Amino acid sequence: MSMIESPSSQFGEESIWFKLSPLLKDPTNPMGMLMQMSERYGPVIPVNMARQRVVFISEPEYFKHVLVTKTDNYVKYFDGLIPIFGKSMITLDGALWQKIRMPQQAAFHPDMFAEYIPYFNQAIQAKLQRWADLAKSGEEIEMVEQTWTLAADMICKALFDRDMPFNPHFIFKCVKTYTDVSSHKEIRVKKQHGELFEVAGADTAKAVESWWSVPPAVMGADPREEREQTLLKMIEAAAADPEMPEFDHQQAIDELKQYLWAGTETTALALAWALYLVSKHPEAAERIRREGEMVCGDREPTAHDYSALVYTRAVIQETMRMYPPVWSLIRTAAGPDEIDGKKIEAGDRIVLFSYGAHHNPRFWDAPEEFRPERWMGDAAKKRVKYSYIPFGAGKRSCIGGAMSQVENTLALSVLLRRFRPEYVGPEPAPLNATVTLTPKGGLKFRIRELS
Ligand code: HEM
Repeated sequence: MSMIESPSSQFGEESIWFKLSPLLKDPTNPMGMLMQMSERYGPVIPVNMARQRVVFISEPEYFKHVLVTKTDNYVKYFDGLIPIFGKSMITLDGALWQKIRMPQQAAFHPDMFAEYIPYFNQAIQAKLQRWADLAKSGEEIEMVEQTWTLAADMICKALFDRDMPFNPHFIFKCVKTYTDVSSHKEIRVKKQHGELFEVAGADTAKAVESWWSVPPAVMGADPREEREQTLLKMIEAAAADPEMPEFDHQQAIDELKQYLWAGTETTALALAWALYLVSKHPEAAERIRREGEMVCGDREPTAHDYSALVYTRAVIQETMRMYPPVWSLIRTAAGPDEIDGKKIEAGDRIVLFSYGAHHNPRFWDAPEEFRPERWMGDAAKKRVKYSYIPFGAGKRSCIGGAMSQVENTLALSVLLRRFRPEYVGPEPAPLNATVTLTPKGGLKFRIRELS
């Protein structure tokens, strides 16, 4: 379990996501007010919010400034989420971040994807079976829960060589309870198991305890195939390496926490939003089916097929433009700076409003329209740099971004070949801007089996 070591001044502070909640209240589109603000007041807006200076940035060239050019002046911000991530690499900075990331990097090299694809396929097959039952019963389901359990299964099988040694539906609900930090009254510190920890109410504390039980269960479970080259093996080797005292057992536990959140929540949202969009655009669903039939015929997709699923991949990319699972990136300024003539002071919270750039008509024709073709052929090359950052940018960009596109492209292709998931919720699906961009109340679907 992680001990909090952040400066005590941060204890009891409200997290930035909670502070932003007055700006995210519009029930039809919580992104609306931030969109209007950036249109009216420009690309860099300093605002004093409850004793905290927050700077909203919505211009791609300033994304580059913060994430690439002056990245060392803008440190990661994770207050309120430490129970979910521990002190894993996603939360760290500087030399320690580099040391922790290095031994894990190889697991995400594109050369590894061909090895992972059979395991992704196995997880997709399990989901197909589940959906066949759901199609028979005709019951209403919540799609993010469906795609979360699929993403968790894929990660456990491909990266950890495990079958999920936990109930993914229960753990999904636990994590949801906690990561909706915008509904937290206040993140405060409590003693649990004799150690200090950030908690936000009794139910969330319980949810966190269940969450903490997952990494040890994964480590302790029997391997499926005793594979040599898995991410879990790399993490265990780093933890056992006397040359790397920083990478101890607790670090290994926290790295697993990180993957089981960062690799599931985001991937699941992207796939669920893609299914929502294709349910509203049956012609896109048909085109995905035809492409899958042409590329794969009756066999399971391979790494080579993934490259050929051009339209299906474009649907995933377009989905992440319209519904970026991580709708903003947060940093804290370590020292003074100036952006667009505005002074930045040490301690300022910087909100890089990716959703704003993804929906800005200066960078996209008809940004509110679902047009996967933008991602095909030469069209994609004309994009303004840093106007599309679903995986962040610079050295702290997502380690699993490319892998998630493989997972979601294959899943979308295979699931749609057999089923017609029908969105049955309110139109348009209401948004909830938590740490991620989630559908408020979930995405209700019925699964129909194609004849
Ligand atoms: C659609 C899927 C995904 C999206 C949209 C996404 C998004 C992101 C973003 C925006 C960041 C950067 C955050 C920042 O700069 O503050 C990030 C970092 C990260 N992501 Fe992802 N991610 C996805 C899938 C995955 C997967 C599949 C994994 C691993 C299994 C993963 C693991 C990580 C890790 C470990 C980091 C931290 C990297 C570092 O700081 O060095 N993500 N992700």
